[in-house]
Amino acid sequence: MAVMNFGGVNENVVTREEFPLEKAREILKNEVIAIIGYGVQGPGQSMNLRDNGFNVIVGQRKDSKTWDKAVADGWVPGQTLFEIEEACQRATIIQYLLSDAAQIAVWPLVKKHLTAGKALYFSHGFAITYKERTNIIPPADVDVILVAPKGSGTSLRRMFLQGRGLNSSYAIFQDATGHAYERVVSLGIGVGSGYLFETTFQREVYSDLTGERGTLMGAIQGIFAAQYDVLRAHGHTPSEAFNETIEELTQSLMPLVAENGMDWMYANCSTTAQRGALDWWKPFRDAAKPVFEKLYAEVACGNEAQRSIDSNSQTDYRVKLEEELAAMRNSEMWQAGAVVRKLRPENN
Ligand SMILES: NC(=O)c1ccc[n+]([C@@H]2O[C@H](COP(=O)([O-])OP(=O)(O)OC[C@H]3O[C@@H](n4cnc5c(N)ncnc54)[C@H](O)[C@@H]3O)[C@@H](O)[C@H]2O)c1
Ligand SMILES: CC(C)(O)[C@@H](O)C(=O)O
Ligand SMILES: [Mg+2]
Ligand SMILES: [Mg+2]
Repeated sequence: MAVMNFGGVNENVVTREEFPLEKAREILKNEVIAIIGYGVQGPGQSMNLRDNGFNVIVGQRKDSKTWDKAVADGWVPGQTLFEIEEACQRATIIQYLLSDAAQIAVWPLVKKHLTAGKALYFSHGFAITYKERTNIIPPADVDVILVAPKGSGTSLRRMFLQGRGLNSSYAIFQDATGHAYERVVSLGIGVGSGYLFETTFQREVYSDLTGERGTLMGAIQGIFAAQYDVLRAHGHTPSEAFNETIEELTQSLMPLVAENGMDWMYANCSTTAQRGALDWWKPFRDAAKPVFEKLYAEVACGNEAQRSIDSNSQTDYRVKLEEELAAMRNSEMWQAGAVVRKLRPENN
């Protein structure tokens, strides 16, 4: 493990140079890794592990769309693809990648097969941190570890295929075998992480829930909608409002931020833009900060977790989520976006 200075604060990180894939393969050579669930993270993590040469099986409900997807992805029923219970029984490491709400429902079955020395792996601190709400309390004689890719499972797989890597955090909640560290880091490297940074289950879930409700997903849609609505209310056309709110950001400016930071993006815009943006980012920060404080408090007290458990435990939760996504997709802003995307020369 290396100690690296992040803007003046030292943190523990694990890099591929320091912990190469061959070392991870050697450490896990006698393990059977069962990926339970084949939704978004399941495919990315399982296929990356398989392509990296680990011994992987998948556990998924039969007669489901995702079982068929697993078959299409090359998992073979009876050899590398099993019902959830059989996969848990065969595994020495159980990667619990059902949705957070489904983990609660299926837990009694998984727990039955968590015999001494096995490892229970999560990609979220949710189940353990909110254990009073999830009732997921692992036996004391298993390792309980976490690798949380910081992005979608779709990106995890795509970046792996491009020879890149998505960063992940890792944590150990319980080290029963004395091998939890080498197990968790080997799995993190195996699933295709670019590098791994250290966290705890609680810090992972608090930051993750804040991030996705905040700048990564919730806040960004909110701020897009606010600016788009103001431009439209003042007579700007949909294409102008969409381009000035979103298309330019994703196509032109965010790649510059990703490449070399915010000041680099600013420096590649006009001095007129720089003057205004340097003045206006602070009022936006001040307006948003109380909302972020409220959000963090809701996460830390467990209200956000409970809301997610309650709604995503309903039998029709997928239909309801899809209805809300469709309303977003059908809004004028994103309908304008669909046309703008089609007009990108590379899409013609
Ligand atoms: N989606 C992501 O990219 C992402 C990123 C980082 C971490 N995570 C975490 O990874 C874990 C898995 O998330 P996901 O988004 O891949 O999950 P998901 O919502 O895609 O669901 C995964 C699987 O759960 C199965 N499932 C749902 N309800 C079930 C039930 N009652 N019984 C049996 N199976 C059921 C589905 O068939 C699916 O195969 C979660 O802890 C999540 O917070 C997800
Ligand atoms: C991909 C995200 C948003 O980072 C993840 O946290 C999730 O819950 O899907
Ligand atoms: Mg999340
Ligand atoms: Mg996340």
